[in-house]
Amino acid sequence: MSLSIDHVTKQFGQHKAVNDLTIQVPKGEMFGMLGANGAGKTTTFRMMLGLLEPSEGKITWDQKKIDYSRTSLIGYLPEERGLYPKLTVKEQLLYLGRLKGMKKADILTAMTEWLEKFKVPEYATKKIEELSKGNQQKIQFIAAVLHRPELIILDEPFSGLDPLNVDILKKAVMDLKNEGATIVFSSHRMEHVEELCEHLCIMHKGHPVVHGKLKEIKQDYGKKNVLIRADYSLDFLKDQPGVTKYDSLANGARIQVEGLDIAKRIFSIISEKGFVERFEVEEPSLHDIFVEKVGTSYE
Ligand SMILES: Nc1ncnc2c1ncn2[C@@H]1O[C@H](COP(=O)(O)OP(=O)(O)OP(=O)(O)O)[C@@H](O)[C@H]1O
Repeated sequence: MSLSIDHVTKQFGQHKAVNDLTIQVPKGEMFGMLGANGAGKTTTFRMMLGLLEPSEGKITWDQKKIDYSRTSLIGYLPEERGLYPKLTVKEQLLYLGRLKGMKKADILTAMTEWLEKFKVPEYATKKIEELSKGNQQKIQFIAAVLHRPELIILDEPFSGLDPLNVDILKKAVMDLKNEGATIVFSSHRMEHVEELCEHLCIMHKGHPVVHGKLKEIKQDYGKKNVLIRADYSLDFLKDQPGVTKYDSLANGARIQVEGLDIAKRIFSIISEKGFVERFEVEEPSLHDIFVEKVGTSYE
């Protein structure tokens, strides 16, 4: 079972906000949608939610058209947060929980659990307008997942949160995944996706420039980063064949090479020159991949 986006395009007038997007979100996995402002992430989410009709292509869950009347299926954290400022957290969650068909007692139990998890049990009786923006976001997140949906769509869940709250929310999202939920979230931050997701898609101007399993994307990319520490100048590495990037560091360098064979050759060259304190081959970061893909094919 999976969420499947099949050759989906969304056109607003002459502009294609989403352009031939095909992605698979396997059930029970966490999927990251990366992309700059205007890349088409929110438009994709709105189509997943049935709020917008695709101009072309189709979206299915478990190979069937999504049944939006089934309120237990989807939970959504919208990008534009929308809570009622005058309501207390409890009143707000009771209202939204009931819309999802939940019983009062179940809403209150879930609310208490979540507020404790977020280390803010005293918020139940506070008005939304009394909470900081970041704390309102936590309440909106609770509202999105209160009914334990199978598919959770989170638009920029980590934006505007301080590092401590980012960690609390990351843990909550991981817990939901471990309990079986399928989660799709968007972010501008590569490191959030690298940390949390097995599958991802990088959108650029409505089109997926990278899509698939994080591990495979990195393997297919081929290039490696190498961190070198040595007490002599490594500047000569700049001109070595197969070295695609060179950054000088305080007592060493970080280079990018075309593949592992080049890294091995570099190691033998520098170890002949003197003592190598550290030589570490690293996978390329998503950031490296994004910069190259978007830089070369789309600009
Ligand atoms: N209702 C609409 N009518 C016209 N254009 C739209 C509409 N909704 C979105 N767009 C355009 O589609 C493009 C994609 O927007 P979208 O909100 O999906 O991007 P995004 O990746 O979510 O960006 P952000 O990270 O800034 O939220 C943008 O150029 C936007 O201006």
